[in-house]
Amino acid sequence: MSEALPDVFSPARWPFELSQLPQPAYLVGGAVRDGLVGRTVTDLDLDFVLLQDAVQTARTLAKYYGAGFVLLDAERQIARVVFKNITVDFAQAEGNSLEQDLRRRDFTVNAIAFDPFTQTFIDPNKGQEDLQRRLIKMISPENLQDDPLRLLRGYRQAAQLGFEIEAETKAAIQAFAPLLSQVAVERIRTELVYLFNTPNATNIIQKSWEVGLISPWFQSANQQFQHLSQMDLSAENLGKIYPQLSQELSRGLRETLKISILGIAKLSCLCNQNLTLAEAELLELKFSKIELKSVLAILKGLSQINLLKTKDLSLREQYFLFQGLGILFPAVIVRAMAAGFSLETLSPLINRYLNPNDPIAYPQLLLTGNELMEALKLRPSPKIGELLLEIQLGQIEGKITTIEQAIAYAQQLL
Ligand SMILES: Nc1ccn([C@@H]2O[C@H](COP(=O)(O)OP(=O)(O)OP(=O)(O)O)[C@@H](O)[C@H]2O)c(=O)n1
Repeated sequence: MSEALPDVFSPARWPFELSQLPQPAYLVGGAVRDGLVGRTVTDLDLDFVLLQDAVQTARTLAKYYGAGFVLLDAERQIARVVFKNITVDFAQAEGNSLEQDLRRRDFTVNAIAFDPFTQTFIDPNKGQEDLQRRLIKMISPENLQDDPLRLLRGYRQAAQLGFEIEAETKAAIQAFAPLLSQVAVERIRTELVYLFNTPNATNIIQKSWEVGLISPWFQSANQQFQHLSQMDLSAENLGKIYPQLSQELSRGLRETLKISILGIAKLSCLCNQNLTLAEAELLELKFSKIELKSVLAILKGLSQINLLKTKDLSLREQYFLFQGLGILFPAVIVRAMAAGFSLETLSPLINRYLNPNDPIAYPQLLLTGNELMEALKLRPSPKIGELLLEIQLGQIEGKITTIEQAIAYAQQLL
């Protein structure tokens, strides 16, 4: 049997020797679930349940291998060992027996234990059957009430695994949905980001809104569901013609932020389309400043693109569009496509964006602020920035081509 098991069940692949663990020790949670369905993830995270000495085991392992050690919960005896590409958590079994510990978890598919010493599975809640039936099924309604984040986790994991939510579980989630507001918004936000980053999960996002899970934070989201549902298809169609844009959409907004550019575009669909109201919604969920600014830039960019319905954009308007968006340009294109704009209408803008020498998308300044100050004997002030902008616009519109003309133009404006 062990031969047929995926890597995660092979202790030889773990970043430590099995002999370093006290017996019994069990691998539990997402790694077991994902291993059994053959799902691979980028950040591998192994969760172990021990019947004793969980924190001490973690401390000893970290010291032995020179890995990081984090005490996560002294009272409940949970600690983390951080290896190079993998984190390993050790927790004392809740209720002091493996079976009781598994019974207190959220869903049956997350409550399967693997004993690495005997290479056997312990599955009192029949999680393996539900894995085969591709079902997210609660262990009990009380467990969902105990930690209402689990309500949203259920929808998120259904999206990531491509599973259905079992009927009674769905009814319980809907009934308990108002409890989610008791949970720290940071935890809710993390789940939402997973949902936005999961391809083809917009229908699940919509369903989770309909059962009342995310509607308290995004009250008017249903007005954009039609567009939200088209986002993945639009991104795919865009990628067929412009593969570079497709790659850019899947990149993280920042290295330190998990949300992708396509994810932030989906988030912008859920928000109120009014900038002030969208800002209030995102602040409520404690999204970071950069996430917030990005959503607002997308909404603004989309309203600029909407002008294309009635006219061509002037060079000045195009300049402000590119300046306002930067790396978010593909996000707005996908939103515009989802809203019904044809690629034909959008391609002149896309071609500018993809050409690093394009004077509108990537204008080169004829002179720097210092050079301008020197030429006109000006002191530093916000006025310098305004003059540089005017010079830039003059360049774009073809009124200025030399440094002398730029200086004369600025002089005239003064
Ligand atoms: N609110 C929660 C969070 C976690 N768990 C249990 O703790 C395990 C590990 O949790 P975590 O690492 O947060 O999530 P995973 O299920 O491992 O999966 P993912 O990485 O997709 O979040 C879960 O499988 C589940 O058994 C739970 O019952 N309730």
